[in-house]
Amino acid sequence: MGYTLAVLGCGTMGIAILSGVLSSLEERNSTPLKNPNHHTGDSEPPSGISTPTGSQFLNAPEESLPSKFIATVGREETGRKLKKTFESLGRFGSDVEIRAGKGNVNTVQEADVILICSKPNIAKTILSEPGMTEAVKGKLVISICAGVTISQLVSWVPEGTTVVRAMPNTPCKIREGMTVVTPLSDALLRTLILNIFTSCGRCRFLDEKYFDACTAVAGSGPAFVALVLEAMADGGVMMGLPRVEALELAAQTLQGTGRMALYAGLHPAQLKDSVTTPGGCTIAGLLTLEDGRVRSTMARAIQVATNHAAGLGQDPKK
Ligand SMILES: NC(=O)C1=CN([C@@H]2O[C@H](COP(=O)(O)OP(=O)(O)OC[C@H]3O[C@@H](n4cnc5c(N)ncnc54)[C@H](OP(=O)(O)O)[C@@H]3O)[C@@H](O)[C@H]2O)C=CC1
Ligand SMILES: O=C(O)[C@@H]1CCC=N1
Repeated sequence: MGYTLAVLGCGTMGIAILSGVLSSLEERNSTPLKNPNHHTGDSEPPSGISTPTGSQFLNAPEESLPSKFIATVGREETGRKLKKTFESLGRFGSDVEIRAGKGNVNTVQEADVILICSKPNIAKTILSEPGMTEAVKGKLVISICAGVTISQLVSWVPEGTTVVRAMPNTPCKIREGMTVVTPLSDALLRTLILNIFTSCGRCRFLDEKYFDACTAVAGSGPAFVALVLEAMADGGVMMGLPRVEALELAAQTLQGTGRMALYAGLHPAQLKDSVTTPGGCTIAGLLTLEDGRVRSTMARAIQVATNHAAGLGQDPKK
């Protein structure tokens, strides 16, 4: 028996996470084998644990994912677009119920797990809607809102409600995401959360004190990497490569290098040195990058984004 997942504020990230979960369900439905893309970082679910056995999550199998999905948005027009988006995702996508306008409280009433994917400044508004306190009591709330702290979230929900923060990223959409979740002691809920986010890519637990840095590196990271990707392709185009091929070469090169770091366990310095023939073209290019202070610029961008993330969802008057 499954459970119901509510995605409140289902925009870019809500769609990305639901797409990952839905295509995982689609894959599991078509093959009995375990999903090979099912990464867990160092956070494998404890063996022998199935899923929560509390009143809300009866007898779900170990690999269980939600069986019912409800997504809310602000405007009717957004709702219509969202319906089309999910319909294009096949059988499971068509099962997502979309509610626009005033559907948050009803949705939470009907759900077991609530994923808050709204803009950071809307989270409090949603959790303060009339009737929300009663609807959310005792449930699991997962907020992906950058900068919104657990202590803020706890102050907006009634006692007995479990609150965690998660920081996913846009590649969740193709099940290559990276999600960091704040630790929680309940092993059954940990498993449930891992099941959701490992169906979208990698997932690991990290203390909240690291969340602003995680937001910068993994949450904002796709934008930073896309800038590098575009610049590499532009350079290729400048030197006569057709645009499509230049982009393919650059994207596959970034992916391949990332996978060597992840799966072959190679340090970036080893990866760099192994390409760099003495007197060759790579060192010539590298020195130009060093002259342009690309390394410190990227590191400073993470620093600035981290500091900025800390202020999101906070009262600007304070
Ligand atoms: N974008 C990213 O890469 C990442 C974002 N995040 C975090 O995820 C959150 C969402 O970001 P993102 O997906 O980019 O934002 P989007 O603007 O794409 O999505 C927000 C959604 O919330 C809806 N919404 C607005 N008001 C309400 C309401 N009162 N009730 C229900 N839904 C409402 C909007 O609908 P409508 O447009 O109709 O108002 C929209 O669909 C943010 O908190 C951000 O910090 C975290 C990691 C990565
Ligand atoms: O830019 C932002 O604030 C959000 C958080 C991480 C990615 N996008």
